[in-house]
Amino acid sequence: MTTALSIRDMLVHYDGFAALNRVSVDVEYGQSYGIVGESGSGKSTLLRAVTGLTSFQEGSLTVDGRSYSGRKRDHAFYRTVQMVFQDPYGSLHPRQTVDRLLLEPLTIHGFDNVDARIARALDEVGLGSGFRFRYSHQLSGGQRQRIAIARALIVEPKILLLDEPTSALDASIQAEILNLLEQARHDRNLTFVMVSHDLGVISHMCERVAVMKGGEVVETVPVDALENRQFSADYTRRLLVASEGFRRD
Ligand SMILES: Nc1ncnc2c1ncn2[C@@H]1O[C@H](COP(=O)(O)OP(=O)(O)OP(=O)(O)O)[C@@H](O)[C@H]1O
Repeated sequence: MTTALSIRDMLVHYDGFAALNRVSVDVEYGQSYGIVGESGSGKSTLLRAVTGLTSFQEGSLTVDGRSYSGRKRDHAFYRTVQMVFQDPYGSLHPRQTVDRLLLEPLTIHGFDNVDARIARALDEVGLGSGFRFRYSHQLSGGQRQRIAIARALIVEPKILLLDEPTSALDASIQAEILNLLEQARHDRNLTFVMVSHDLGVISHMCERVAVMKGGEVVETVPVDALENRQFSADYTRRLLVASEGFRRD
């Protein structure tokens, strides 16, 4: 078994509108897989349908050898798959301490040695135990995103779904968070599925990329193909040109 995540012909309808129209994606264990596409192309819907935040009506989903449908996900799913969202302000309860935020997933999944695990998780994301009893509303955006990453990693998942994990952050902080994610992937042999509108981020972080448009995957290419212009869809070329037009360097 080499496929960590397999999505086959996934269909997501919102009131008759196909946000995902028979999308298929295969992600190998240890791979870092990018999903790019213009706004509204269905990138977030794809991640949300995998985690059960959105229901899919047709098609199949296999994660770490188990099949899932609709919105129902079991404990084993969340031990295997964790998600980091774009907005660290929305994804962490502001009136909970960091300690509480990190303890919760450990309790849900029945981990022991919680104190040591929390200390280690804070170290791993570069914050240290001085942050343990702060409230999340006392943290900067970058610090919050570090906590969100610690909260995802603390249950030792195999797969991390990352939905624009740095796009709400300042450019200097973005690079730090991307480096942190890259280090965690390396140390833990994680599988990443990363959504970003920023082709620069995807080129830096991913090995393979699916290009989405209008709820469909237009093409899937190795990330080098973007740099070497070895892709076939005209849409991919336009996406690349639009993305380069934004770069100042
Ligand atoms: N809950 C919902 N109800 C109805 N339509 C929705 C819902 N969520 C998303 N959509 C629609 O589905 C389409 C895909 O949205 P999605 O958020 O997946 O796009 P995206 O590629 O992630 O865009 P962005 O880069 O702007 O976040 C859009 O047309 C959006 O308006």
